[in-house]
Amino acid sequence: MPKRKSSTPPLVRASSVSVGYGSTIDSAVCPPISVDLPAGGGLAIVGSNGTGKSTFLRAAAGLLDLLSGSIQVLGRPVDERTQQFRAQVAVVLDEDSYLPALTVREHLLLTARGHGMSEVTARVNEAIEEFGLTARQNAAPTALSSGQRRRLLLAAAFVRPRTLLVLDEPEQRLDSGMRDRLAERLKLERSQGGGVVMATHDPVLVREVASKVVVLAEDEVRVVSAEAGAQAIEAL
Ligand SMILES: Nc1ncnc2c1ncn2[C@@H]1O[C@H](COP(=O)(O)OP(=O)(O)OP(=O)(O)O)[C@@H](O)[C@H]1O
Repeated sequence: MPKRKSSTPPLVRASSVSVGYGSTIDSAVCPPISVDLPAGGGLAIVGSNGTGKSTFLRAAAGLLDLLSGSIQVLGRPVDERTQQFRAQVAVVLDEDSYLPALTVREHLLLTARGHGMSEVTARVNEAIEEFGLTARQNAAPTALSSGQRRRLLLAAAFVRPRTLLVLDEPEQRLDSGMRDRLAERLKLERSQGGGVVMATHDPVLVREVASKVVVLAEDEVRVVSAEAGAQAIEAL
């Protein structure tokens, strides 16, 4: 009997995905999106303001129902209620989400422990250092600058387990030094086999981190190379 070919599913597979905020397909904010991302790949979603980048990411993170089509992560439909999905996918959206009563350090410890990580203190120390939060590690999030809060949310994604990072405009509010370090960190993530899906307006981040780019516009969706995607941002 011929051997059946075993095929590993892509890390992310979006098939004719329509997203929007109504209940019918007429409320889709952009044309349907189809794209695959292999393990260790970097997918950037780019386009003008309001073209649907964040909406697609919300759907990919399981926070918004699809109007049609499907999104799978490692061969399973996105479902953020499952423990497996939450363990695999670390999400940083374009909004501040923190517990005001916990300091920076406490947040990171809680996140790492909550996800069952070992050696949490060392891991948290490393993230605090990497994201330049050493001097503010005992401050409450409300006492941080907006860029420092962004650093905290990003650091929290790196102290927990993940196979896929979903990031909405991770460059936002970061100074240029931190943007460079973030690009390096995301490159490292990919080289270690982790996938990255990010919406961004930063052509440098696209060139450094993306292996593939979805360019969203009102009337068309294109899947292009990192260089073509970076140029698409520059042409907006
Ligand atoms: N909660 C919501 N309810 C209804 N419509 C929304 C909601 N959030 C966004 N929209 C609309 O959906 C469309 C896509 O918005 P989205 O936030 O996905 O754009 P974006 O590409 O991420 O934009 P930006 O570059 O400004 O971040 C926009 O027309 C926006 O006004």
